[in-house]
Amino acid sequence: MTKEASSSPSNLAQKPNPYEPHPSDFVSNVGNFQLIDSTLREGEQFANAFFSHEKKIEIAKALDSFGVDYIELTSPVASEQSRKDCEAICKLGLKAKILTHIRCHMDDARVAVETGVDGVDVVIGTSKFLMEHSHGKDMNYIAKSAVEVIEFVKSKGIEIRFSSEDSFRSNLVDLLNIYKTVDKIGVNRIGIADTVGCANPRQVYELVRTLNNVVSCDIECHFHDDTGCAIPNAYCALEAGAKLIDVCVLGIGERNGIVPLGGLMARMIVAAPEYVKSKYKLHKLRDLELLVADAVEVNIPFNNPITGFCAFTHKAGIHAKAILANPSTYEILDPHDFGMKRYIHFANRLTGWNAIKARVDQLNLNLTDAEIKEVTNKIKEMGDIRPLSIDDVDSIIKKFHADVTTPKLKSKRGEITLTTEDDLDLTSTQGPDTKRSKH
Ligand SMILES: CC(=O)SCCNC(=O)CCNC(=O)[C@H](O)C(C)(C)COP(=O)(O)OP(=O)(O)OC[C@H]1O[C@@H](n2cnc3c(N)ncnc32)[C@H](O)[C@@H]1OP(=O)(O)O
Ligand SMILES: O=C(O)CCC(=O)C(=O)O
Ligand SMILES: [Zn+2]
Repeated sequence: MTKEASSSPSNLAQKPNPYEPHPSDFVSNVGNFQLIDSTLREGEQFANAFFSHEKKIEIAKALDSFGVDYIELTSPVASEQSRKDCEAICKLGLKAKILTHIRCHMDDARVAVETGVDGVDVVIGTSKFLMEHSHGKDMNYIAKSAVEVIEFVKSKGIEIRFSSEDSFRSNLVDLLNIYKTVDKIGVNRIGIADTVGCANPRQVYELVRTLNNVVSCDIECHFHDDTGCAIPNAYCALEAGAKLIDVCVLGIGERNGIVPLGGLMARMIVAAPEYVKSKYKLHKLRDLELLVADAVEVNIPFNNPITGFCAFTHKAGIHAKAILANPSTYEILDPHDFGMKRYIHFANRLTGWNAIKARVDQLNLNLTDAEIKEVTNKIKEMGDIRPLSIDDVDSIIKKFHADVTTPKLKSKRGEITLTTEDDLDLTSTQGPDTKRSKH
């Protein structure tokens, strides 16, 4: 085969894709997962969080209309108001199932089952750190109290999940024993929790694959983001056969939080587009994030997947040219799937004549390609001196146009939206949400 033939696009297209699903992926739940949103439990443990009763109701309704499968609420024993909030949310008649999260203790379980929840998430630490310094109980005690709590909750006809806290620093034999025990007595789910965010994707894959061979119930996973692995860990867990992932809006939670709902949606829409698009109301994501961001007094980070202000803004000339020809060249996510728009940032010295031509068209001006290249050079010269605004670029174009030609109206507009001042909160940059971080 000649070098030319082996590298031609048509030839490449016929080659098998090495990243395609592998036969060993039969356990994968990547295209069949569920979300447990814990914004109103783990999220309440975020340093800045205080949710009033009304705000909790508003957030619960918004989560439900986004389409999460479960909503997990703070333990009703945390405070009197927490119990009332839990009872009120249970009465809303939401489509999502309502869970509350308790310690592995009958005192907590007795209160939880009276709240009207659809399910109870029970947790107890199994690492030596937590067994020694948190609750002080050994594995025999844990197994005994787990069985008592599980059987009690089940007797009330309510879903029950048993989880080991700090699973990735727990002894594997201890984990297998306790999970086998609770599976045998009929828990709906077992949970594993990377409580301190120490796990990496390979460890997650191996633990979930192992557990999947040991229990018959569903596996839920909870990943903290201390070392930046929360989303990759969640994805690997699903590949290994976990069914449910705990998420919070914007990832808020204890310390720097857990798997963010939006970030996981970005990952999953690439892996299972039809499933994700048909199941979740993705265009509601931004409003949901704004609701929670406002409630906990933070702004959406600039680099947030999907909703970060520049998540769909293309700047360099090489990128802009290709995006104008076909957005898939530099976009793995389609902003329209999330009710968002894409932007071309053309007011800078990295721009190219193709982006400027698109702007010239948008301004209904008529210049030849040679003229557009000339005006592009003028824009770059100015961009070498200082940051440019859209007004700066438009003025350069309009002056150049006036100098070289009589304007002829041109009605055709490209499908791509070039940013205008109207689209922006700030003039110095381009994107849909340019609020500066308060923290
Ligand atoms: C990793 C996680 O995020 S787990 C979920 C964390 N969520 C919460 O903590 C909910 C909010 N918490 C609270 O409101 C309070 O901590 C309460 C009401 C649960 C308990 O309050 P207090 O009785 O005052 O105890 P305190 O918070 O100081 O200590 C925790 C107690 O729970 C016990 N405990 C901790 N984890 C567990 C567990 N999983 N199962 C059973 N008991 C546990 C500890 O031994 C300790 O009891 P002790 O000091 O009476 O021996
Ligand atoms: O209940 C669980 O599975 C997780 C509890 C928790 O928040 C954690 O361990 O970080
Ligand atoms: Zn947690």
